[in-house]
Amino acid sequence: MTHRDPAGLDREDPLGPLRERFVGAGTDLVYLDGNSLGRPLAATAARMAAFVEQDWGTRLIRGWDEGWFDLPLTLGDELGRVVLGAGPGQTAVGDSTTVLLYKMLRALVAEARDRDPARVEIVVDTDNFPTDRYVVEGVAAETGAVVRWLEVPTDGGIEVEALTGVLGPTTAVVLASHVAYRSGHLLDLAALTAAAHAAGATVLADLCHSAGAVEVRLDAADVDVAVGCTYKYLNGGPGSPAYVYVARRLQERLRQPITGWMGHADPFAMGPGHTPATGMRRFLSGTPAVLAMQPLAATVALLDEVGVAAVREKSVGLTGYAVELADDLLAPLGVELATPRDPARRGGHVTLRHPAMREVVAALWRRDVLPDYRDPDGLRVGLAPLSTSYAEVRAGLVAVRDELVRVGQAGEA
Ligand SMILES: Cc1ncc(COP(=O)(O)O)c(C=O)c1O
Ligand SMILES: Nc1c(O)cccc1C(=O)C[C@H](N)C(=O)O
Repeated sequence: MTHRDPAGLDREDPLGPLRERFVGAGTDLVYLDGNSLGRPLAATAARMAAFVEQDWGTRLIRGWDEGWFDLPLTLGDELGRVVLGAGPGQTAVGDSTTVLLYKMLRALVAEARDRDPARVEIVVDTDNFPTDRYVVEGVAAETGAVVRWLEVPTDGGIEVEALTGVLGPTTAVVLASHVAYRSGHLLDLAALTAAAHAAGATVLADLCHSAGAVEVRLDAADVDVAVGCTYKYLNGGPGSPAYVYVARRLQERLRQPITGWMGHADPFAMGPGHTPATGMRRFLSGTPAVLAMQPLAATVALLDEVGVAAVREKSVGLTGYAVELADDLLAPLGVELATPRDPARRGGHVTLRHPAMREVVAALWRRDVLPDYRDPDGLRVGLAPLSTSYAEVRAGLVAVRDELVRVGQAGEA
């Protein structure tokens, strides 16, 4: 089957005009790495300048009382409402994903042990993102918890049936990524949570590769705790702060280990001893990164305008088109799809396997075509629904084909 014309798809795309709102989207550069670092919104540049000139420049220290102090919680609520399917008072912005994974894993391990000292196992899959696996190992070493590895293939993800086999009376916490960073496999978060709860365990979900590309319904899925970054589909910029969701029913039971003054019930009393604040504030630690939250605020406002359902629809359209192009242009060259074909089971990126992909990606970067490479042999096509066009996807995959042919010819010569 030959692939569809991207011009028609772009014309019919209701989100197509949004592309113009991103810095640099008008150039010929082909950007297929929005699942690693999203493009900046032009509105972000204006917002940052206005923040420096007005908020910071004129309000100075008064800014803390005029909104900055509460920004992790107010922006968290907006992010929760617009992107995460979370009711108010359950989301906070701050720290990095790694730090939040550490804080929340420590809190959940302690909570499980408080309920039942036999619950000592942290379940995590062998193909979870490195920082997740490393934090699990670190927390286990610190607390005496035991790591229970769930084997998953590099071109797959967690299947809830397989998970059920490792859950039991000793399980404390299950850590799982909603969308697998390598394969793009989309987890059924509600089913995973139901299985974990049935076994008496809690769930810590990593939303880095899902928020802003797929619909996340944390309240409806009954998730306990979730964390995620904001520099991918949420266009927060390099190193932008992460976020944490804690289901209201659990908040007062959880104690996180970085007991800084910003999580205190009354930080400016500056008194002796740490009394945790009530609600989400107790999960904060130090001074919030107010400046670095501005780009995220701009994207959340845009997502509120368009709605995450439309974003997911475009994401399915883009990933479906990437699969169609791969079948047409790349399968004849031996490329295999590592991402599920069923759109209901895949997130916002598509991974294509071939032994030459490392070399192909290096060559593509030299010609301003930017996907990324992940071992063992995967080229990841990251498709940002707000800023990627169908024409860009086609240009990218045509370039992949050309480089594969060139590498093949060089190999024969
Ligand atoms: C699933 C997942 N978790 C965590 C991270 C990284 O966390 P941090 O922002 O703390 O480096 C990433 C990407 O870098 C990721 O893909
Ligand atoms: N956070 C990153 C960074 O600081 C440098 C390079 C890449 C990243 C990424 O986000 C990688 C990404 N999470 C991945 O899925 O591979």
